[in-house]
Amino acid sequence: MPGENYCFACGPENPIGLHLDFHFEEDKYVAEKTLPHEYQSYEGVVHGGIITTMLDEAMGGYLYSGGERAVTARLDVRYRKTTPVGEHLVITGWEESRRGSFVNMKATIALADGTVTAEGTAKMALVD
Ligand SMILES: CCCCCCCCCCCCCC(=O)SCCNC(=O)CCNC(=O)[C@H](O)C(C)(C)COP(=O)(O)OP(=O)(O)OC[C@H]1O[C@@H](n2cnc3c(N)ncnc32)[C@H](O)[C@@H]1OP(=O)(O)O
Repeated sequence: MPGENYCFACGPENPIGLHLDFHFEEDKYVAEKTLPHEYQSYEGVVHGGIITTMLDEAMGGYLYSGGERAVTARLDVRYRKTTPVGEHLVITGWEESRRGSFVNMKATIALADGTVTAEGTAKMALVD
């Protein structure tokens, strides 16, 4: 059974995964990615489900990389502008607050000039 290296969003061993490669920049969890046309919906536009996947990963992976295992309990996405394929994207996740076993997270996807195309807000549930 494949392990976490098969994570669809970040697993380096998943042959059909997104291979997002995050790192911490101070208290932010950041990855940069240019998606090819295989990930589009309308011509030139990244599929909304893929956008949601990247936001989810930025938030859940933030906690996982900090040594906490969490599942997504709730996720809201605001698609502010279309996100283009073939362009450099910056995906960023961070923690806003926590209460008990729930952590409130935020994430964004931005173009190279800083324009935010999508925002995610999630409640992540800490699990053993
Ligand atoms: C190379 C390295 C690779 C690394 C790979 C890994 C990277 C990581 C990638 C990560 C990224 C990807 C991540 C993924 O893809 S994770 C996969 C997607 N997510 C899931 O599968 C989660 C499935 N759900 C659950 O497991 C449970 O429902 C959880 C654990 C969430 C709660 O189950 P639990 O048994 O604890 O609770 P309950 O359901 O009995 O409810 C009890 C009470 O708790 C409160 N409450 C519960 N839910 C919510 C809510 N949503 N908002 C607000 N409140 C909530 C509420 O008061 C409720 O009471 P009531 O209101 O019902 O009376």
